[in-house]
Amino acid sequence: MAQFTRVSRSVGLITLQNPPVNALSAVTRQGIVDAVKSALGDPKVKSVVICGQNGIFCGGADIKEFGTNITGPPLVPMIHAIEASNKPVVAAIEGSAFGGGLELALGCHYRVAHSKAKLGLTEVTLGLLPAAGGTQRLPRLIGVPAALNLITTGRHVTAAEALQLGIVDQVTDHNTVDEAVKFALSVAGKSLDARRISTYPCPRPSDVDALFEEVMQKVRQSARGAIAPIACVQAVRAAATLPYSQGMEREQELMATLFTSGQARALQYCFFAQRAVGRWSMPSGARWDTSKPRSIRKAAVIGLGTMGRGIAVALAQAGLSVVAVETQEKQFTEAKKMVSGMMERGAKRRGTAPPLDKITYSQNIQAVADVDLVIEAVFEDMALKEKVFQQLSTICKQGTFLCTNTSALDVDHLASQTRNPELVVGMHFFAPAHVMKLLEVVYGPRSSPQAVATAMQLGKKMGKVSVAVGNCRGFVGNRMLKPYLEQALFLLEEGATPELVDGALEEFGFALGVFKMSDLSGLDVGWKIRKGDGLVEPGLASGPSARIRQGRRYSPLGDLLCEQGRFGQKTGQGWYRYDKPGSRVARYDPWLHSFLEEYRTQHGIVARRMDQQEVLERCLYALINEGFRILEDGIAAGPEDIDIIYVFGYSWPRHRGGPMFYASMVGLAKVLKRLEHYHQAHPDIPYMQPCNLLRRLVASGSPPVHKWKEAIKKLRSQL
Ligand SMILES: CCCCCC/C=C/CC(=O)SCCNC(=O)CCNC(=O)[C@H](O)C(C)(C)COP(=O)(O)OP(=O)(O)OC[C@H]1O[C@@H](n2cnc3c(N)ncnc32)[C@H](O)[C@@H]1OP(=O)(O)O
Repeated sequence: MAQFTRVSRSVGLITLQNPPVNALSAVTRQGIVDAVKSALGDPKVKSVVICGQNGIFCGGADIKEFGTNITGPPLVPMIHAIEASNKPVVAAIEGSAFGGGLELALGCHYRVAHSKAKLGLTEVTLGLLPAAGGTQRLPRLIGVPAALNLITTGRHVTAAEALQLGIVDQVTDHNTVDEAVKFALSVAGKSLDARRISTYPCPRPSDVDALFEEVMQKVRQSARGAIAPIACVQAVRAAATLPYSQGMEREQELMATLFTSGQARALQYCFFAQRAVGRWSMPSGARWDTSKPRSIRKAAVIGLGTMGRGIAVALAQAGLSVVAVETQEKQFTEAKKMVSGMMERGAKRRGTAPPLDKITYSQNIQAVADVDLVIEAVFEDMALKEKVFQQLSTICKQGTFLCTNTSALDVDHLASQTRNPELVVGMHFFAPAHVMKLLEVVYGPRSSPQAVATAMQLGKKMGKVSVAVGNCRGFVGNRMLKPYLEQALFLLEEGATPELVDGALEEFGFALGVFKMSDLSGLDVGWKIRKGDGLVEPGLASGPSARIRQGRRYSPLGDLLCEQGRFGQKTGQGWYRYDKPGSRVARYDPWLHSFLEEYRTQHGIVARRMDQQEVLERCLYALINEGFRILEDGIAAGPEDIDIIYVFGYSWPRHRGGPMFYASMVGLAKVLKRLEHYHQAHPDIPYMQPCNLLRRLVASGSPPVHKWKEAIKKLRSQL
């Protein structure tokens, strides 16, 4: 709702009251319409201030209303009525003014913002465009290029930037409502002719066609198949080329298409899923709201390789004191230099001072004796990690949480090396750890709820999206990745090329296809793991048995490349050719293509033509099937956890909502049918066999994704 009061005798104060973010729900819109009517009808009121309660102006339209039968007064006429008022209306912006919230403020005649406020037309991140006049008013106010930047990215701007751009008229460090009331008193009775943004001419760039063509090209490239950014460009173009009323018609037309699109559903699902993963639960019944985290002031990182360095930087940037330990002299010296450089670059970007004094370095593990939490990031070798955990257990003070950054190894086994296994959890960061947003918090059967709560809270403090998951080989992300990577190799054996596979995946929306991504990560990483698992046999043996390892189909293609010293970008050769070691542009490599042909001949494989659909189905459905197994095993609490891991950690296109959401959009029955088909065609690939949970969900009528958790619980209780 919205409350109307009169303050300072002549200022009508309208306060949006819809916790937690004052979203513009039907009741709130009705409240605003009524309050505006009261303010304009009250002869004692000479000017009006609109604000939001509890320190936030407005989080925009109520996203929960989308996809329902929307009732109540529509936003557009409501904002027009405010703009048309002959009493000045001032928006008092505290906290956030996002989406429809900022559009409401743009309908006001003046805007006063608190210095800590953030503003943005964020609709594009939800698969929409600012359809309450935002695409028409913002370019009129700040010009076409700046408006395009804000609208196509959904970027948040600070109050200072908003002032510079001309979005707000005043920024204050004081009480925003008091300042806005003063402002409203000062403008009462003044002409509003020059204050109604919809009446402004839109500044027309000299060569409109060239500008929009260039922007459209850039947007298409970065959108990776998302349709909303394109529609945003089209709407702003309408502002630049048409009168306001026709521009509004175009805005509504474009919005109508986006509003019911699958992409909008996927992006809105991601919005809520990102928040849902914070409400974690463990199979023991422990939950986010009943488990108290301990506050962590001082942390240690053991091992300053690539991961350890990134983790140390992320901890220091979050304001923690960090003890960074590396026992190897060469790595120690190199790491100190690298970490300082990373912090300096980050600080420069943020315009702050680098937190160099937050980190102390040591070559002696004894230096961690007084820290509250340790993150072990030594080389991925169980024997080495066992030793580190045994040492930590005796060195650290009572109650120190011991975390491992392993990407796949058994967290519970490491816990068993310590005196207090309940204090052990996995904190699986993604490279580069100071940049990537995802953190998998891995609990073993003995991890205490407090240890999980503490790791989750620390992740949040570090700006990560943290997801709590159970302990199994590869946890959620890497466990699902394995069948995806293997399918890609099998496709190569059967006749595909890296270009075909990567092309299909990139067209689907991944930033990089699987082979380009492997070249970037380094092919030797997986090679070492496969060697450890006893899967690698040197040389190019022939015959079908050479491609069966441990009773199932295996492709030695990756091993053969590594034997040639082709480790990807870092060696200048992998699945592609690079101009020099470390170069990033992947080029077609004739050597690789003859190698594949030779390989097929040696193994008696006749290459066949395959299309993008087969590539997508085999790679993605294999990954999704493993996701269902993960849900079945209770390793992830729900599909949202898996989807957020994939969107934030594995560059799954957000506008496709994550793998489990995508499966629900494709239709579970179809995914099941295609998996059955591929399993029949490839009986030697056990993970292509559709998982029981998938079968049961299909048998129970393929419930929508938000009902899976409930359905899984019910199915479990029937077992
Ligand atoms: C044909 C229709 C025509 C419509 C024309 C007009 C179109 C307008 C489109 C829009 O306005 S779309 C919405 C645009 N708004 C946003 O993108 C903002 C989304 N929210 C946020 O970014 C953040 O929530 C926040 C406002 C910055 C606050 O962040 P904070 O970290 O403080 O809290 P959260 O945990 O994120 O949120 C708390 C709580 O509130 C729920 N919520 C947030 N925003 C909305 C919203 N706009 N609608 C509904 N619910 C919202 C959020 O889900 C959390 O709920 P939970 O249950 O606690 O998880």
